Amino acid sequence: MAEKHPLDLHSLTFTGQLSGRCKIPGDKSISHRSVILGSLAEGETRISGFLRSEDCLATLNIMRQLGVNIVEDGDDLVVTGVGLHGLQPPAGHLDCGNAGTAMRLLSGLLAAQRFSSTLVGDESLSGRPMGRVITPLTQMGAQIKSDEHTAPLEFSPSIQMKAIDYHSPIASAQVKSAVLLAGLYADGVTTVTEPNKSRDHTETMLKGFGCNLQVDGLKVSVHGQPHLRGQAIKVPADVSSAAFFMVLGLCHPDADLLLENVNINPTRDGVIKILQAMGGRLSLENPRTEAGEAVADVRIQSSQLRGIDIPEALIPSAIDEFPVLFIAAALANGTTRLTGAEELRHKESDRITVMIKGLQLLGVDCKELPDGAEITGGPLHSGMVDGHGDHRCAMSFLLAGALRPEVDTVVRGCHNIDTSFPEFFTLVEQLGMRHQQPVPVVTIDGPSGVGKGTTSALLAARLGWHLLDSGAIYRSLALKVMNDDLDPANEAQLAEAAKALRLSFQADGQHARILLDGQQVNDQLRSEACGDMASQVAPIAAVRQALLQRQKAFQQPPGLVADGRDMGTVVFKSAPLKVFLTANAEERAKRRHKQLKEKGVDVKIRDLLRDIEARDHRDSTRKVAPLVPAMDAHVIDTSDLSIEEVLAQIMNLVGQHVKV
Ligand SMILES: O=C(O)C1=C[C@@H](OP(=O)(O)O)[C@@H](O)[C@H](O)C1
Ligand SMILES: C=C(OP(=O)(O)O)C(=O)O
Repeated sequence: MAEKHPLDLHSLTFTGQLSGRCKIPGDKSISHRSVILGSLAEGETRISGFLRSEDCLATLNIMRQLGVNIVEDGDDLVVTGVGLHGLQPPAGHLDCGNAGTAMRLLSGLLAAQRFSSTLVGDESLSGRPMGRVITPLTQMGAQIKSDEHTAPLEFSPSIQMKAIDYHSPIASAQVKSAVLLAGLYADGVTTVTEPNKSRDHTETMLKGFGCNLQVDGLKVSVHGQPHLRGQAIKVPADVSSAAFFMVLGLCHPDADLLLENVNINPTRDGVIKILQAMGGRLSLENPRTEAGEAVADVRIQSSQLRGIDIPEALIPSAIDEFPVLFIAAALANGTTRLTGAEELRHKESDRITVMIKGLQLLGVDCKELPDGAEITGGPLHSGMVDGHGDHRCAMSFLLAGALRPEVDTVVRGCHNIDTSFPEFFTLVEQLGMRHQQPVPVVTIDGPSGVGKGTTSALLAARLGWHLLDSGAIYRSLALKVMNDDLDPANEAQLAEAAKALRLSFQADGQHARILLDGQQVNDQLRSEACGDMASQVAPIAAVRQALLQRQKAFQQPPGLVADGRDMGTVVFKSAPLKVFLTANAEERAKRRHKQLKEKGVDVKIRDLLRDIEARDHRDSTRKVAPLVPAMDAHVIDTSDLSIEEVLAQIMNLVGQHVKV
């Protein structure tokens, strides 16, 4: 599968009321299974409501590569089954993309075929543990080659699968399903017992296809060599996708939402129980059974959620919903505690680390536990969080941003949302949310004399991006104050002047021509007097506020390099890359001395050093926007580096964080 762009910045904002009915797309787990079992059946299987997400399409394509005819008929899929022994050797590798379910379920199937095959996946999937299926399948006689129990997985032709009685150390529907699928090819009865009940869609569907299968509590037994008969399958709405809208509705101040036809299978309804225990007004209307699966319409009304200790028994039935439950916890009153959920570290990302890091960045009081997390609800801060290419983490952070319109939340790493929920952005827009893809910003902050200005100008030129020299904006105001003889102590007058400032920047090679009231003022802005005045007017809160929107307006495609002192901490809090340059005061005094000497100005280094130290103290201790690195800034000490060396380090960071 082609590598997708990992930056992929998105944000959602929402201020309106939330009401109406919402059609959530089909269940991912049931969709995977419907094409696999339909392929192994005799006759035709018609699937309605199949989830056309990248994960399920990967499974569908693999079944086609194995010789199965699958066609679209309107919204339905029609699978012409080839029978248990009718699959054909594939021409090339079989690509599962990001889908753990595809890889683990198909391992059970391919381990039992009389031809060889290889399953591959994307970077995330290639790091996920496959030993959990390799172990039982090997006991059944499969020969699987892999490097450290991770993908690619190479299957040798099978001679004959042996029925086994397998006690799985983890509650995993993927493991259980892999063994049951391989068990279809064994002579005799294959049994899987799990420590806790995981989702049971494979069992339900196998029975529907006419397989002889018994469930006895945590034990499932399948009789090998069945004749599966093609079925009509109606895929209900995915409760895992519905979970995002449950949390959205509950945490929204004015919501009454109906999610239609949601799968509420008792092995999947943990999220509903947990949210109800947190005080969520969430009710099930019109409960019914369709194609062996329990479904209902789920009504969600605004609620004040409270923190709880999540019962460990509910973990398997809510395993994919913890990213969004973490958001619910961050918006609830009090503390939520989750333990016994180490499995979350083995999903598309380490979901404990990714979610807790992101929440911490948004200012939430929370911490990781080895097997869970502790989260105390409270206000959110602005920031850019990383979904790390995990669809569920990315969607969860986006909704947190939508629920807190007063802060600016940008989420990167959203490129895998289509693996489970391609309609996500369309649906949230239908509900009235504003979806934006913000222009990337690199902020370069630091005190004077660290090489900020030159570095930023060179970086903007190299990237072909816009440049904001925010210092020049403050200096221009200072110049205006001096030219028009304004009173630097009259804050209201200064704020008015800041708002009315007639300032423009014109590109001129690597630099910009700065025009104030139509006159080029670059040289005047660099004078010591102007610098001193700038440092007097810049700390005034009303001035900073008046200039804020003006600076934000520089964020234009294809990107912006913003040079200043509070670019990463105040103006562009959600920038994907924040750099803070430092250098020791002696070095900065030396650099300034050299600059002034070149201009024919004779000053003593000692005096410059004293001024620099005084200014550093003033800047870093002032109440409004003090000069400090943002929490997520990359600090580079430029004392012993040339401009080229600094630029090389920043370009490297751009490569990692912005233009990957
Ligand atoms: O069987 C399935 O369809 C799934 C089982 C779960 O994984 P585990 O079996 O690893 O718990 C779940 O996380 C995954 O999204 C889908
Ligand atoms: C874990 C998930 O899927 P998979 O294991 O199929 O990649 C998921 O969708 O949350």
